[in-house]
Amino acid sequence: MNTLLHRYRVQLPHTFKGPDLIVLQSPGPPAPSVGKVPRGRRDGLPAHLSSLAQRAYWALLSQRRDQSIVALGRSGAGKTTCCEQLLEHLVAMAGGVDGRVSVEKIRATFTVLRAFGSVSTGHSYNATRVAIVMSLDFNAMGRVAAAQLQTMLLEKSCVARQPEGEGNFEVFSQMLAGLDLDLRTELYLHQMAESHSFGMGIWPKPEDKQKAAAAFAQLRCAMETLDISEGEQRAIWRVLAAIYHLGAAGACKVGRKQFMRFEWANHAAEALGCEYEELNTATFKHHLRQIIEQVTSGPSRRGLEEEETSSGLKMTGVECVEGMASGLYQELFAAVVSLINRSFSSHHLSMASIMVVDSPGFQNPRHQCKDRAATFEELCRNYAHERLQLLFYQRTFMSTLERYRQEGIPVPFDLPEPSPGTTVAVMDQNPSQVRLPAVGGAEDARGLFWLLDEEVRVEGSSDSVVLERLCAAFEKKGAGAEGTSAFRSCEQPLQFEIFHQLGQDPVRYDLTGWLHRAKPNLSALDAPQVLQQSKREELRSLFQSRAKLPPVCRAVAGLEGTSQQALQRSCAVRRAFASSLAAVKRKAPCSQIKLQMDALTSVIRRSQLYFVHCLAVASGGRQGSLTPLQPGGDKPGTGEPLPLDIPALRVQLAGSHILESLRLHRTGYADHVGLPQFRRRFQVLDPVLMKKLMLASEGIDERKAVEELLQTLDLEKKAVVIGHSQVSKATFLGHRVHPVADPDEP
Ligand SMILES: Nc1ncnc2c1ncn2[C@@H]1O[C@H](COP(=O)(O)OP(=O)(O)OP(=O)(O)O)[C@@H](O)[C@H]1O
Repeated sequence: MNTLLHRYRVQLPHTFKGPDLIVLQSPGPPAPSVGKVPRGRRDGLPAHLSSLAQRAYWALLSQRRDQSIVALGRSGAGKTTCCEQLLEHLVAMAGGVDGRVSVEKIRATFTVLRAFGSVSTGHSYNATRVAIVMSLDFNAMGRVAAAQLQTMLLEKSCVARQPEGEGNFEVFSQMLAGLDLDLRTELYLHQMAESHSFGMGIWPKPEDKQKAAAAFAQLRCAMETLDISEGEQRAIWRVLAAIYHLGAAGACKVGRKQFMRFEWANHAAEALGCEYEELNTATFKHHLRQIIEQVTSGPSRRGLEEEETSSGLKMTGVECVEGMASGLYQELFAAVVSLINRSFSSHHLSMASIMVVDSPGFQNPRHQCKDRAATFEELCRNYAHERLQLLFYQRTFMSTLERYRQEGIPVPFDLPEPSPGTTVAVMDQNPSQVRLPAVGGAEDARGLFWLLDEEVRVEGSSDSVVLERLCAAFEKKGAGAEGTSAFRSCEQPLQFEIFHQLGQDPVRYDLTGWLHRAKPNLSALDAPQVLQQSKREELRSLFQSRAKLPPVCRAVAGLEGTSQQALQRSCAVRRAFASSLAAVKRKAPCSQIKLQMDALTSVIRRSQLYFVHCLAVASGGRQGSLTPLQPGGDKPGTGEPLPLDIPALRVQLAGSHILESLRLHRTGYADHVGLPQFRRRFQVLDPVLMKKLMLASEGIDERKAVEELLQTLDLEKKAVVIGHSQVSKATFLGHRVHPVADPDEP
């Protein structure tokens, strides 16, 4: 197994030219190369990633078509690192126009993203809590003219509530540790609160605080690299400070909904540039705003508002404060993304883009040997991962086999079973676009997200009703029952299991309180207004641009940009949200998770896709641990190799159809080119045929011409097959007819 893994790491990119790539996380930090340096490692980038980046780049130049690289894998497997390395390599390789996009700026972007979009957990110092699409736009000369960052699925709830063993977004501890004295005084941060409901400002060890302060200095440098001015940075610290003060203010748990510590709430209002009363109303008194809106709006809107009011009134004071804090953070995150995009934008024309996608990794408490059930947030992350796996399945198997069928090319390969679609359906199946027959026979099988959004509007409904409906729709009853099932209820009350990763990695979830979580939080919805109407000019100018965006797209950041490529991507996002306007209008938070994933996939769907499967190879321990592992994967200080977790590797390989995709790649014909293009490109090798074709008075029979050409070229029959409209070639024998100059070719 060891040899096999080694082979995969180094040799795959050279021998295997399929659309996908396996990256194994080495048990130590990215290891320095040992012995012979494979091509692509001169700049420190692993050879397989360098090869992938070059392939995508050459395909973009030769086909003038968008390319996308999607990283898949468990949390902590190295996806973000891999995406950053790919982007840096692409920019270094192609070069930028006018310095709008540079390697330093890409690095700075990831420093900012790690601070604002990741949290520290038991297994990683930088567990991603947001999905990103980073696009590089190339001009006709193949240089990077501009870049754009789009983000979705920000887990804004992390601001106020963190599961046991997880921290808040890194930026809070960095700012609280590293802010200079003047700013600290100006923002009322010179004295820390004695108790804090969001768990901010706590460093277990003194050295943790020092590290956070050093990280803050790095963050400020990164912001400068991205042309974020001093004034804009101050505005950002203001909002973060306001969120801190809200956590210190807390809310009364009994009686009237109000802040518990008035003076901290006052500090929050001061930092945000609004009156205390304004903040109090936006946080707790939504009904006042709604009454005004109802009076001024027409009757059609009134019904909707009444529905919102009824659910909003049921919110507790604590939920109101949490909602305001997370709403502010979402807006702040979007503002930071716009500032990054401003730094990358340019007026140069671009021809096509390479998009790199990173999303929170697949997570199962069992991976960390924990016996707890997984949370709603973990379900959302796993859902996002399954959706990308489904995209991989559709592109790798379904589209390829369909192409062979249409072309009449015989390939002995059956569609692998099961499909990740079975698991995805348990979460997002919408009865209006039913894909799977309901296992229990129910006609209108709704996935979990839709059920939660539906039941939250039913008076007196509960979590158990949601579970019952889910069981009725998706649970396979009895051993001989028909239908596929990716779901089962557990013996423990309100718990169920979803068979993720093609059934290889089942995750047990605890549904307790999920219905409550599905309620739209009206305080969060009011947060943008507080920022846009601030008395402070620097805050208003930072957040005013978001006011122009349609509210349906609030959860997605990075929709600005005026270049054609940027507009196309933003249109794809808007279209995805428009496809289910009803859910968006009802402010249904759970179905919006699905819509955000729809938006992400629609941005990349039309491009040529490459998937990077990152595999976590060692079990236990914290990845990126500050006690570094030895190069080559040794146990720190012992010299012994770190044990590979073979069962975990098997699960990851079997759960992602990697081996099947290799098999299809080898049995099938991975490269193909249209008959006319093939004839035009290679007819020069057969002068007799070329002369005949030039003299032909009538239309050319392309198929006949290609058959003649192939006979002259004397290609081995097995290597090349003529379909109805294409010549397809098997990769392993196909070098001789490769139509595109390939950087990997010797
Ligand atoms: N090839 C590698 N070999 C060894 N360590 C690595 C490798 N790639 C990444 N790491 C380390 O593993 C840690 C986790 O990496 P990273 O944040 O990229 O994982 P991830 O898959 O994006 O996780 P998540 O999905 O939770 O965000 C980092 O500290 C990184 O330095």
